[in-house]
Amino acid sequence: MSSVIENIGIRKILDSRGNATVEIDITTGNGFGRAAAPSGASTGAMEVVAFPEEGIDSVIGTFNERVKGDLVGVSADETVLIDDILKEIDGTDNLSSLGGNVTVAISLAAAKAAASSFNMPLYQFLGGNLKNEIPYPLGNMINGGAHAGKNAPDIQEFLVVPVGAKNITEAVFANSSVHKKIGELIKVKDGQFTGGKGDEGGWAPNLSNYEALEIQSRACEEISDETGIKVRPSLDLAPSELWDGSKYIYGREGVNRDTGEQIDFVEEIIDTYKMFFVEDPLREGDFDGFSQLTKRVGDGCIICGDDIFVTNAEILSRGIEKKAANAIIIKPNQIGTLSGTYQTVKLAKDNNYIPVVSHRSGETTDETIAHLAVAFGAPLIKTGAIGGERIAKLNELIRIQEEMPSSVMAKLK
Ligand SMILES: O=C(O)[C@@H](CO)OP(=O)(O)O
Ligand SMILES: [Mg+2]
Repeated sequence: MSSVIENIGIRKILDSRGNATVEIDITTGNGFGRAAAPSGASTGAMEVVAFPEEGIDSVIGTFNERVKGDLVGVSADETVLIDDILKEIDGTDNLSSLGGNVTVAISLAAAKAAASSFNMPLYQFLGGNLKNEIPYPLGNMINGGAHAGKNAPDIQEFLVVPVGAKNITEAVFANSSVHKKIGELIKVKDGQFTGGKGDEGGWAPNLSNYEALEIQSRACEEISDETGIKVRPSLDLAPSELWDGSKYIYGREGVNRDTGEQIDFVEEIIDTYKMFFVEDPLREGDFDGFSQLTKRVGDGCIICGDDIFVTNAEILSRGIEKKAANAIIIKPNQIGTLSGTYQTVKLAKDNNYIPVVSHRSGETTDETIAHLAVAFGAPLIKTGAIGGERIAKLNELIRIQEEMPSSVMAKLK
């Protein structure tokens, strides 16, 4: 059984926004792995750079001379070594020479090729034989902010979690029922609604933040009653996109909020709508604002950092010190390697931060993050509710559940 890399190929493919991204194929003596990189629209400033300035075609052009030769002959299961080689070839702190999307796709494709060489699913190769917890899906219901058009809410993501689901099949179907119900409720509210959707498959309606919150909350209640599966509302505010340097500009609402007002606003929403999970309540960099909010509401609500931590262990350790949050979004392409991603997950778990494995708004049908969430023991995965590039991950979780007879849903706090 050889896991030694024999060949590596790169190609330019489409992402769900119609933009270019890369896909990597790795062949070993005995296996094959393929992985594609996603892209964000509301990216954190401290993320690694997705593609070099010269563009995606340039790195594809130089891939053979810069990367291939150094990796052929290395064992695909040597994740840390492979990532070190990539970082050395790149030579920058933010992977701007090769591009974090290129390095992450190589890193993940190598792990998949290794798993395949040992004839194992990726979650088992990375997580071990005893892993049997399936994450709950955070499904995206309404898109606003940078993921939708002008009249959509300022808040970027209105999400739900089917906390009462007994298995992943119940969970993903509960989420899709809420998605349908929200579509109906939006049509009742706005006869002109054309059924448009945003980048992540959530509806993109002409609604204010509060109108969207009301509809989200009502749909959760109705579907919980109809199915007997408790579904709870959640949010990603992504407010770095609203911050003008001194205040948050809620353009749709015509309201500005300073940091104190933003904290009060989020606290009020959490209390009123019994939010289960709130991501990025404040802009990136505002560790103090995060800790104030977490102190006030962190016992009853998951306060999760995305743009503020960018899957970076060093930045997360600052957050841990400041008690900024109690959860962290894990996006492999924010840090550019699988080993870097794992380092951050480990630090999070060691410090009681919940790791939430996440898609990007620009995705492909790559299903790898479903395996990562299981392997890392992440209790939540954020990967949309409908749409081909989103269901690729959800349907993969259904398959993982099926092949793991002892599987249980992860423990939520
Ligand atoms: O903010 C986010 O959490 C993500 C994914 O939902 O969006 P993007 O990929 O645009 O950063
Ligand atoms: Mg986010």
